[in-house]
Amino acid sequence: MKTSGQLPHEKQDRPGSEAVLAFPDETDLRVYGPAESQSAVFGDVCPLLTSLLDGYNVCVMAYGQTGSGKSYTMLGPHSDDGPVLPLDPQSDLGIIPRAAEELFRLISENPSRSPKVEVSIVEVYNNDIFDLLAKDTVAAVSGVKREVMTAKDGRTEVALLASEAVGSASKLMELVRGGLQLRAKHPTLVHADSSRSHLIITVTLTTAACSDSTADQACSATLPREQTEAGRAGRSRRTSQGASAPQPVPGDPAGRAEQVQARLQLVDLAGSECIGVSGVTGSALRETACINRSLAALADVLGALSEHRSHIPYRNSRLTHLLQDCLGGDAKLLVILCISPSQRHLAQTLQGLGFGIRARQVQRGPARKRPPSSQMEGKRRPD
Ligand SMILES: Nc1ncnc2c1ncn2[C@@H]1O[C@H](COP(=O)(O)OP(=O)(O)OP(=O)(O)O)[C@@H](O)[C@H]1O
Repeated sequence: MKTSGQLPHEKQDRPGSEAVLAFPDETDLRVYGPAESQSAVFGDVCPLLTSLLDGYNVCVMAYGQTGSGKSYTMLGPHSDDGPVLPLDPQSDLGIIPRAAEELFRLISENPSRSPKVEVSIVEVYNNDIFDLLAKDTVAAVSGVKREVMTAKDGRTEVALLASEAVGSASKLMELVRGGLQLRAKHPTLVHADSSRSHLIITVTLTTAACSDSTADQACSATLPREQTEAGRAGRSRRTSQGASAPQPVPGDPAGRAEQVQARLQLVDLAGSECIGVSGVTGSALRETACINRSLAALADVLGALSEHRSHIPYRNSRLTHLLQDCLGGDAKLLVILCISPSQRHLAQTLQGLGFGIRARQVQRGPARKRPPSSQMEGKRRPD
């Protein structure tokens, strides 16, 4: 597992002040100091985008106590207004907008592949999954509740999840901004703008592959250029019915085109918090309990994986069930640990470091490229 984490800046008056640790591989531990820029942090994420285009699943996840800088790291300052592209080189924008720009830059470098890029956004709030791209009257205020499904081949999917095709980084970030406006927030004594849900942005790349090729020989021969452009540029909405594998690429006369799908998951977890310190009551107290429980479930999964237990308790929480493929599967996973500098948060700091140690102890097999979809078709079943 690739792991990284953040430690605090020394400026005690700023709740999210931080420094960052990064573990680009099993043996390499890097610490980013307080003065380190967002672009330096992104430097360790960037190679994963090349892997994504090579057909690997990738997950980047920020973990840490409330107010420690997860959203800042993933999105940037004032994440509610939404990061705006194009990036100023000196900008404080976080991993997600940078990844969006880098992804489309890499795609433009190799137009022969022209993957279709689709985005879906969910939050896990009070142990329920909400689709933040669904468009109906309920979604206008909070997103639509969804369920996790497991495909016959074992992959985890969210049933009926809305996704949108995007043709540029700015379109992708427009969707992210819309999703952020629906994300649950609540002020606490520790953080006035605390996120009360886990945010998971999934970017799916679909590339046509030659029928006799393996995933690493993906090519666009079966995907007419004009269709690729239309698919990428259009904001056509597609809803996964939770019961079908990726459809053959239209335009293949035999209808047998194979597809290589690779998923990028960008996860801004809700912050762990000590109820006594954050001072929450009422509904916020329930939120805190759910957040802490799901983060404990995440730590349990990592513990079970690191001990090679026969049963991994993915289904103890919707968060871990949803992230099952990237936690225990063949994805490349980068965990960023954000830690507060303040002495009064020492207990949470130790707990966060414990999480990081657990994450590092997980022995994962080498990440594998995704095989073409025609080898993965199967009816999905609800859990
Ligand atoms: N490196 C940084 N430099 C400047 N400001 C920062 C930095 N990290 C965080 N902040 C600021 O600190 C505050 C808290 O950060 P952020 O919202 O990212 O915390 P969080 O961990 O996502 O909290 P929660 O889990 O409660 O949502 C924000 O105002 C943010 O802009």
